[in-house]
Amino acid sequence: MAEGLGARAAAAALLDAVLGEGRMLSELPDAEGLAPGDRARARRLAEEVLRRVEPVDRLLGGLMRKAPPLPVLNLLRLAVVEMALGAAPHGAVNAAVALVRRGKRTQHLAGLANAVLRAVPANPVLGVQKLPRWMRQPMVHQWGREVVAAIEAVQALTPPLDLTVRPEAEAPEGEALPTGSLRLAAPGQVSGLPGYAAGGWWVQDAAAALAVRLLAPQPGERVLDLCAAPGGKTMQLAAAGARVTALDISPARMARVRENLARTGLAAETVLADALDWQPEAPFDAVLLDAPCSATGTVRRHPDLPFVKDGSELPGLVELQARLLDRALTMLRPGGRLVFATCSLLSEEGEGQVSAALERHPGLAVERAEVPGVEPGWWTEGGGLRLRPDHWAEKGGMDGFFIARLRVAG
Ligand SMILES: C[S@@+](CC[C@H](N)C(=O)[O-])C[C@H]1O[C@@H](n2cnc3c(N)ncnc32)[C@H](O)[C@@H]1O
Repeated sequence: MAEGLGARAAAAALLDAVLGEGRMLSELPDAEGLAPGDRARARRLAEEVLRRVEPVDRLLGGLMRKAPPLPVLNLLRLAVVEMALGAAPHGAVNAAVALVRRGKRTQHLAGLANAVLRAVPANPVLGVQKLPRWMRQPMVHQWGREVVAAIEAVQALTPPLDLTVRPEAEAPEGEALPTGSLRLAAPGQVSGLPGYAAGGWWVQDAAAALAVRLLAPQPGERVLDLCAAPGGKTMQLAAAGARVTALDISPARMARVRENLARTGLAAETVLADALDWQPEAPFDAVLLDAPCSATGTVRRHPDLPFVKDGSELPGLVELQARLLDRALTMLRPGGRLVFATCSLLSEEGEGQVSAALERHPGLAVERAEVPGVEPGWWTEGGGLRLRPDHWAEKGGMDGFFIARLRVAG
């Protein structure tokens, strides 16, 4: 196959599955027969297109009378995005036209693809893609249009890679963030980075890393990580010297917790169970509840999400979060603390959950604590941490999260 065609064909197939069948990239297998580098490139290319579908379609719409079938449209989108990211136009155009010509059902459109792509300016400037209405409207209500536009601007960019690094561990060169994470702008293959095999660091967004920093685990404390997989926060807790029980309902995801613990040489007891049924033998000093949620805070890393989800799961998730929170409180010793976290930008999965829990549980209190590097403006009036993608926008932003530390009566 000609240079780069394999990765591009695989990227277009991923786009067909996300945009045509509503499947998440994480559930899709890699194309067979591709070298690992090409597989990674295919995913990267598909993600770059998903960050820009709306502005690319606006540009292409001005060059065609009607949209071609999805497989052709996705190859056109791919070529435009490659050009916008600085690829040589002839390479991107020739590859797209060759792939259109290769498909039995699309070959008759090769001439059209060629004509349209040659009309695209060499370095097309693409605008910013808006979030879907179900995410956007509540965010506009909460923070206003300017903030939402700033969030969308960050989500249009390729996110940097953040690592949590253990003290003294071998790690790649990067920017030390004020909260302690290490940020890499253009990391390449993660398993090829210095120190990967030694296991002194793991990939974890800077915002995600703050949940455990707010919990502030102490050596020897018994801590329950109630929704643990794939284990980023379990590893932070274990690295701090806590005695950790990591629980999750998903066998496949729990296997990843075990793999992560094995690579990093960290220890935690793992429990495969439904948190709503499980009974601990003894109460814990602290519980971390990183609850399942809409994941609306992770769009910059999962740009497929706005195309696959429609918000219909939200009421069920909000109800599950409240039940998990109530259950988690029963697993604490008197005076124990619970950190509630969701990677959501929707207040009903964050601020709203905590205020409802305070009403249901007299004696429960929100506790603010000193967390190095956290800016004063990130704390809410209610005492939680509201983290948004536009925070540290100049450094590449961060995932959206809500995190609050709660204390039960002693
Ligand atoms: C946001 S993810 C957790 C991420 C994890 N804390 C980390 O930092 O790597 C939510 C997890 O909750 C788990 N989960 C969902 N419902 C659950 C339940 N009823 N009991 C236990 N785990 C559950 C999911 O399998 C998923 O792994």
